[in-house]
Amino acid sequence: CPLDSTNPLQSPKPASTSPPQTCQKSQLRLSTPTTGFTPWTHRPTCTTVSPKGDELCVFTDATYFSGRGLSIVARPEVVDKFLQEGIFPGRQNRPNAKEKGDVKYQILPHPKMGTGLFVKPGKSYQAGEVILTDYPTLILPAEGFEGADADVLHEIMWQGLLQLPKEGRNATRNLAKSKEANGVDEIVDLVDTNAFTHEEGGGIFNVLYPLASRMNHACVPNAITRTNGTTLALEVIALAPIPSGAQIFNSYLDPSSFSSSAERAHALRATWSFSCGCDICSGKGVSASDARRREIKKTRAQLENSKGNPEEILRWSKALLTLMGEEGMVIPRGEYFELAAMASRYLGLNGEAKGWAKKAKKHWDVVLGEASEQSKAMGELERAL
Ligand SMILES: C[S@@+](CC[C@H](N)C(=O)[O-])C[C@H]1O[C@@H](n2cnc3c(N)ncnc32)[C@H](O)[C@@H]1O
Repeated sequence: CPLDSTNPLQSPKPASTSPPQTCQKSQLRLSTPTTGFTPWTHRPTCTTVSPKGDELCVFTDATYFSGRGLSIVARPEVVDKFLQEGIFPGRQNRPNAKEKGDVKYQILPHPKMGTGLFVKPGKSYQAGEVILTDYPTLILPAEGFEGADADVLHEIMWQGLLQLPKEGRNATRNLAKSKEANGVDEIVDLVDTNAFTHEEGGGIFNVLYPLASRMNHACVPNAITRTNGTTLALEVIALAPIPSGAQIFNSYLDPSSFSSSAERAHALRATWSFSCGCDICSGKGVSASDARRREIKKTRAQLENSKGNPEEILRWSKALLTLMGEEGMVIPRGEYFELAAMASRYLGLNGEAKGWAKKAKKHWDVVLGEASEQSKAMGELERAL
């Protein structure tokens, strides 16, 4: 068989020498021969994963990122859409020596977190600065398939991983695993522990990025990630100034949900098998943070009940911005800067509105980038006032 899912170390035979009819267990089969596999370096291999006939195929480009390779496991129609819309990552090359020499981050071991991403001594980042850009090695389906056979799903995901050239395969397999002790299939563990979710071309994907996946979690993160919808490159961006030697963190949880310390502890343990040791999870700040988060939720409900009254909208938006500032939360603030700008403008408070619009623009510049619609709209509003 091309691949034994119970023996992940078994490399797949070249596709052309793996006739599917001789397989006892594997359901992998070659796609219909085409005149070429462009842009793929292997002929796509497909399998039916559910009784309804959902089909997944593996598309590999072994030349991607100067030979590190990329495999995409997806519905063939979704990948066709990628290609038609120019969404395929393309033949990215790795940074050259000069670009590499400029990097200000490093991967270091941490006594409680495995390894993590840190600012090099003597270097720092400003808010909005791109810390690094990473490219995927493996793109896997994140959607569920009704009645799917887990073994069949895992087998095609393994095919994608093992079809990568050695460098990409090792970089991916060396990523952290957090569920080994529970006997979870290694490919599932790699995804659960490291993947970034991305929606594109009508599909939802789990994407593995060998460098960005080294970032540890903080409930009050100092960095954010952004996926480029065309190249599928992932950028890590500083949310605030990050000083020399500091660790760079993103949040694994939705920062806009303002979950309590107990809810966060449960989610982090269930998916990533760790207990967060930060001040607002188990340190001296827990009770103050939990109280503030309850207040934030209450204030958001009051804002939702404002029924379009601009005075109420301004009042509750300002209250939320103060509470979020006290909590150290940057990411969810954008919409409240915007609401404060609109409401004060409506009330004829043009000077105040201009100040909020400026803050909103600065916020979106950092979080979504200067080219984002939100940043442009707030820039226009600021100029108009
Ligand atoms: C995406 S990986 C992050 C990189 C990982 N530390 C490594 O060595 O490659 C996620 C895993 O890192 C560890 N981790 C992340 N954030 C942590 C934190 N705040 N405290 C403790 N462990 C953490 C957990 O083991 C988690 O399952």
